[in-house]
Amino acid sequence: MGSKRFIQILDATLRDGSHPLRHQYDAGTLSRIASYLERANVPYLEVCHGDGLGGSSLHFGKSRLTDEVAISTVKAAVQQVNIAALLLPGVGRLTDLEQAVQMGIGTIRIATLASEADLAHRYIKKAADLGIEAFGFLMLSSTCSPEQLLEQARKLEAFGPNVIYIVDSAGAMAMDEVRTKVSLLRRYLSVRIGFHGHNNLGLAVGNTLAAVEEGADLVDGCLAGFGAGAGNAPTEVLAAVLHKMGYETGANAGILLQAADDMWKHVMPAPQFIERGALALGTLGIRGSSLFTTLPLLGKYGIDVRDILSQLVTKGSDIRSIEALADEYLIKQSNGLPGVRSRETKESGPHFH
Ligand SMILES: C[C@H](O)CC(=O)C(=O)O
Repeated sequence: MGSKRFIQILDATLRDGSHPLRHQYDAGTLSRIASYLERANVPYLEVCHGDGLGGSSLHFGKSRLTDEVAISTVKAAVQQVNIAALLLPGVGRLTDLEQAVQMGIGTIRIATLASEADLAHRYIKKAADLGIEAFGFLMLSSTCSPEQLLEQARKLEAFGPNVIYIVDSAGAMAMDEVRTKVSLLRRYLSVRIGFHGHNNLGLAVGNTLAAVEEGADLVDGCLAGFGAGAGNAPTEVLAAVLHKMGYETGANAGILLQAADDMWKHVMPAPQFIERGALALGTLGIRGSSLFTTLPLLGKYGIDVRDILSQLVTKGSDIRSIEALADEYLIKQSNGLPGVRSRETKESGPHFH
């Protein structure tokens, strides 16, 4: 390995990559992709509903397999790779975390809005009680100034996570912003810094490399880039480019490439690209998973949301609140339907989609 800096890759295909497939992975796919990742020597893989543990619902989209089945299927297929899951406080509960640990996860990523890091506290504490790693995952980091993000990350660091992630949920950050935010956190925090990028502006790989150059040493990818919005940084590309730039990852880019081919040839209906809805979300700073849940549902009611979004992009409007409006609308539609957990019945915490 010599003096090369070591960067770890976390592959989130079996979680974030489930968004474009509307959470319909079958057991065969989970086992096969997990085995590829193990053979490629990726240190972490993440598996659960795209919106985290407990996300399977009418609101976020029902998954084909429960989180418990998905995690135990992956657990049976691998030996070395560390299995992670995501949990959004209020969507997933402490009992979901306990069950996931029983099924075999060794790492939980606690995902809060970047401005609400304090919500992670009891979940990080619970993870410590259960003897597993906990990462803080600051979603929509693009909505905070660098100083606000640092303030939130400092609060989060006090809870004792193993890693703090800057998460570009909306794929809305450009490289300068990534550099400023990662370097600020690197300068003032002792904890490891991670980066999770989305590709709505075509910058997921570039932003990840910028994050690495500023001190991040755990970075996320999804095979063939499949993920929410326009997708994520492709894991196989990240490995190849990091190696070319002189970093060591321990991962085998050739096996990752085979796995990526499998994904787009046999799992996904079509390769993912930056279509106008995703570009609009990136430009406006709106979370990408909306593309696969809320926005199409609004479309069902005759509203061409992508068209509205792209018109707003053309006009240069900033409508960050459209996600909240869409959410209100859907809550009204779904209240009273069996199987739908309304905002009021959830544990305290923010509402995500
Ligand atoms: C629930 C989201 O899909 C989590 C994520 O990957 C992000 O915010 O980005």
